[in-house]
Amino acid sequence: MMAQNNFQYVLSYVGTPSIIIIMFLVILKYYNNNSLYYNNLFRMYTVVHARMVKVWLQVEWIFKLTKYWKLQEEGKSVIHGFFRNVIAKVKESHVCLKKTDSSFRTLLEQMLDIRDELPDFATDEELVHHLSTLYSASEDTVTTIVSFSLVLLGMYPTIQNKVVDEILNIVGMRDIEEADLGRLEYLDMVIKDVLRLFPIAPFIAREATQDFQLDTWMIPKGCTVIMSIHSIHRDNKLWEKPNEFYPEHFLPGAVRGRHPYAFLPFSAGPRGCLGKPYAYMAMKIMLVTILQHYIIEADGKLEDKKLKTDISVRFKDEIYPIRIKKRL
Ligand code: HEM
Repeated sequence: MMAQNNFQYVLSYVGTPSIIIIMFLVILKYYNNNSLYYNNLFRMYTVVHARMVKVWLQVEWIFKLTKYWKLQEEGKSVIHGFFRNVIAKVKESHVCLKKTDSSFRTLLEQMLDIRDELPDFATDEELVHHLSTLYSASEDTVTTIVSFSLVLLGMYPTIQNKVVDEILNIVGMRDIEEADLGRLEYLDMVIKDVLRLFPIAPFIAREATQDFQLDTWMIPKGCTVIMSIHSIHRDNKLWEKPNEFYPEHFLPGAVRGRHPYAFLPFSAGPRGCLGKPYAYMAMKIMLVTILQHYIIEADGKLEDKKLKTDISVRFKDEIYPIRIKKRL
């Protein structure tokens, strides 16, 4: 039921009438200087990244003397303020929404439903934090991977034609349905190779809970270990064509022959990505709906595109230019 709700939600978001808006969002997201919320999200990314790489910023009183503290406080006030307003508005109509018995309920409405039954579930302030986390973790990740995918499909028309053939065979020109998702095998391989080339979290950190031996290294309890997912994804011992866009890396035979942790775009284990199934679903719905209607073209070659990483990975120039033509 939840999955169906999510599916309907994403589909209504990306449905044919709004396709132009989505294209606009995907292409222009990095030119967007007007969104207060968006700019503040990026400010927060800058702060998190600075605190990861500049160790002295982990000392609270030093951090508070720097421009990063100011950035953090300004960003927090806008983002949290935004969600405080959303919660206040939704709470006003919440009871009435519940009575409509609609199968379509947003995440916030569902959290408020839980709180009706379990008053200790979360305070308003905790809901603000949950929503801020979910929004920051979901919006930029999914749209960045869709942007990367469109640029790559534009650069590799043969791969694009193959995906489009699959989409037209399985979905045709109707709206995509939930049952189609698992049947779009080549599209799945394409998205996975984009995630391999551009893991949105290029490295993750974990604290060792006990001493352990890693090859010749003794890692002591309490030590922070940073793993480069980007390097694992480009390791020529693991991947046939590590620096090329090659969806065949994800043919079933190739996957079977590889270490299960060779591909970690969503991390793994208990703190792996909470939104992984939702993310795949959203990316597939967006790409199918765009490709049903438009031919994508992009200039240049993958190897000429320089990358930069902060807590995320992006094209260095932060531009994802494509041309779109109506598919006749
Ligand atoms: C292409 C899309 C996405 C990618 C590549 C991605 C990747 C990741 C990665 C690598 C982590 C783990 C970070 C770490 O171990 O330190 C993570 C955590 C998380 N992700 Fe995603 N994510 C995506 C989309 C989403 C979406 C759509 C949502 C929510 C609907 C989401 C919610 C979260 C949350 C809440 C966490 C923190 C989990 C925890 O700490 O327990 N993500 N994501």
